Amino acid sequence: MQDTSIVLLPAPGMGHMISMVELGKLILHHYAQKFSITIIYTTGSVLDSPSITSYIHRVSQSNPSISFHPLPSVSVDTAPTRSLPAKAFEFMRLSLAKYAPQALQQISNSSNIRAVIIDLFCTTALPIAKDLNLPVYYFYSSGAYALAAFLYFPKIHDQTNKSFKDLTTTELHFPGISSPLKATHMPEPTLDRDDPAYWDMLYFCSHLPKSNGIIANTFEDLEPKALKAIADGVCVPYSPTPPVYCIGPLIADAEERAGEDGNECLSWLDSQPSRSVVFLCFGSLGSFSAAQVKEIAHGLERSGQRFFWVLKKPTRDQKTKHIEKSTAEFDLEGVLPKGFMERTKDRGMVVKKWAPQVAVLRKQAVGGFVTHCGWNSVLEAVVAGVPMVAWPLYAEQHLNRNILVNDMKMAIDLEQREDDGFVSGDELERRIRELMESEQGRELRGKSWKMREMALAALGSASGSSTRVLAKFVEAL
Ligand SMILES: O=c1ccn([C@@H]2O[C@H](COP(=O)(O)OP(=O)(O)O[C@H]3O[C@H](CO)[C@@H](O)[C@H](O)[C@H]3O)[C@@H](O)[C@H]2O)c(=O)[nH]1
Repeated sequence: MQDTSIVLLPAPGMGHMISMVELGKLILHHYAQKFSITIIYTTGSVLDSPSITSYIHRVSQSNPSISFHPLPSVSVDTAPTRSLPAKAFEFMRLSLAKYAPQALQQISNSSNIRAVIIDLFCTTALPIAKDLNLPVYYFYSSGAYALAAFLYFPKIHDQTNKSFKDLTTTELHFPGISSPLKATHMPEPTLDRDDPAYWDMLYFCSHLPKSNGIIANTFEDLEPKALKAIADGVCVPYSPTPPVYCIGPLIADAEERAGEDGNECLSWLDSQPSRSVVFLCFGSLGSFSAAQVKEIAHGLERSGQRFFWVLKKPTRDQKTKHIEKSTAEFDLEGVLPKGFMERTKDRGMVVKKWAPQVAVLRKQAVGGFVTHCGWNSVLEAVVAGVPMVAWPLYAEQHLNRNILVNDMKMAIDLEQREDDGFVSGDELERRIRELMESEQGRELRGKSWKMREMALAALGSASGSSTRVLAKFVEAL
């Protein structure tokens, strides 16, 4: 008898791969008797991470029902002036157009493919899979609010012929989202119409409704307004809305992730009083200029609070929002203000590059989280019941900030300089004190704790909303 499989297609980059693997594991956790999982992935992208091979090896070892199918690399002859997203999107288009048809064909020779689940950035594969009569679903790795905004993006596109970067402080309104978003806070690939990446994003977003459904890493109680707007059909301007399946929160398995080594910081946290430490971490790429690093240090020092700070190598230029994919070594003392480490050694810890964030957030000692509002970080804080200070840097993080602060009321806002997002040490100090010491901080903590209970309930055996929705999805297959 032929095996029945679900094919997953993540975009390049560790984060995308990890989210897809977690989705595959979730399906297998409940339906291992029904399906096997095959993950098709591109190789040779600028976004590939060197640690992906060892990660895949570990996943294959511990999950024999998940198999990996790499596509051969393609060479992309893009103009040097193209933006990084434009290059990455061009690469995916060529790679998937050339190799996805034969990969799907090959898998279907030995297996009955029930569905192909693709990342938003792999939209090229949607018509390919449809041509083979395979149902196609999207896996959207951010939240329902961001999904509502992306579904609505083609409508906003039609309302103006200007680039968002030129609309400066114009506010964009999205159905289901109570606070508007400044045009310049839209995700980078959509800022400039002269950038081919803008048109790629428009193509991706206008194809979302052409799928058989969208799986989202969220849960019903977390984002009810956005989910209602999507279900009411007001976010999709020109066609019916496909079903949205909220199966989250999916939290990555820390042990399978590459490069995790944080025993020292976990023991340090164990020795700190309950809810006394503020944790600062800015995702897989978020790094700051040398000047911003010094301001953060001043703010932490003056706040008088205990802290645990994950610091990446400062960016070469002074733009605070700069993202550098750097794993290079650097001297911690050299980038911090003189004597900072010595003066704060009894109440602070700074580590370079990486810490086991999921485990850190779950430590009793952690009482607050200064975050770049990446969606995985948000969900990890929600599941740990930790309130946040929102410091968005790039991608859809400004949108996540608006929602965290205004709708979910689980985070405190931080004032950023208009042109480059710079945050002064005084401002950081004030917000950290608010989070850790004030009545408002206590209220946020209470709200976060309630949301944690709802998150755990959503994942509960048969009756949890996300478990039920997953069953509905499997039924639809
Ligand atoms: O020192 C670190 C830094 C990060 N992480 C983990 O890395 C992941 C980071 O994910 P996320 O918070 O989503 O941030 P990004 O890596 O920046 O994620 C990209 O993808 C997300 C999901 O689509 C988007 O929401 C973000 O805006 C986008 O930047 C999380 O699981 C963290 O636990 C660690 O464990 N230790």
